[in-house]
Amino acid sequence: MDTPAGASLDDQKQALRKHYRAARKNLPVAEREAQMALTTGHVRSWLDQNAEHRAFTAVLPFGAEPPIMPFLMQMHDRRYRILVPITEPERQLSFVEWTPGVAMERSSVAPIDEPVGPRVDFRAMAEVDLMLVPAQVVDDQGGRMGQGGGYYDRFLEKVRTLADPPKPYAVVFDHELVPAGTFPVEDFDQRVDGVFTSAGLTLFDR
Ligand SMILES: Nc1nc2c(c(=O)[nH]1)N(C=O)[C@@H](CNc1ccc(C(=O)N[C@@H](CCC(=O)O)C(=O)O)cc1)CN2
Ligand SMILES: Nc1ncnc2c1ncn2[C@@H]1O[C@H](COP(=O)(O)OP(=O)(O)OP(=O)(O)O)[C@@H](O)[C@H]1O
Repeated sequence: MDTPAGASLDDQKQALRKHYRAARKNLPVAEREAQMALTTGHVRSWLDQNAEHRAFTAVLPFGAEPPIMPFLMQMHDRRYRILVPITEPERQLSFVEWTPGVAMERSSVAPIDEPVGPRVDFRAMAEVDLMLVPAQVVDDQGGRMGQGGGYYDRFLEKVRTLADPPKPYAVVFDHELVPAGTFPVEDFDQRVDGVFTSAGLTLFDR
């Protein structure tokens, strides 16, 4: 993608976010759903083979984000515990358990609705098998660009202080796994250890 020479990193990232957001919107809904049926099949296999706690984190998709609600419903029926993020002041995240039909409430800090319920912080990740992390785009060294809040960067930094932290794996559409160098990765950007696409799980050596 072309970015103007001399643009600041923030400007470059904003232009790239715009580009990838538009690309998502241009993917027909049937294509988004077809990719995610395959992609979440790989997530389900991974969890069924590796989950000790039968618990994972995910996001409730908005806009053109990967449509994973059917997967979340299925995993809930299969008695997995599913934690989803709550946006807190100062770009911090807490997590709350999601169940189908749980009451939703507008976040105090972001224009999104989030489940109501008891909140836990990063320490609760000690009892989670996998963190499914949202991303707009991921590179083949685990570099990740999100929506720009820095929420997951701050959160993952803290999770990594735990004794035996669960791994963060991104879930993206196929065209969103790109070569390193496609977008800037800064020091504070937390890398993911793998990414699920319709082709399966790609792991990054780190
Ligand atoms: N589904 C989901 N939940 C998530 C995240 C995410 O990336 N995806 N986040 C990851 O860190 C945190 C929230 N991040 C947010 C980032 C931007 C906006 C926001 O201002 N959105 C605008 C425009 C976005 C759009 O609709 O396309 C808006 O809603 O008006 C809200 C929340 C926690 N929850
Ligand atoms: N660990 C951190 N501590 C303090 N500030 C941070 C930290 N990580 C990121 N930031 C700040 O957050 C801002 C947004 O970061 P970035 O553009 O990488 O977000 P993102 O990873 O795309 O978003 P998200 O994690 O919410 O999906 C940056 O301006 C950065 O300075």
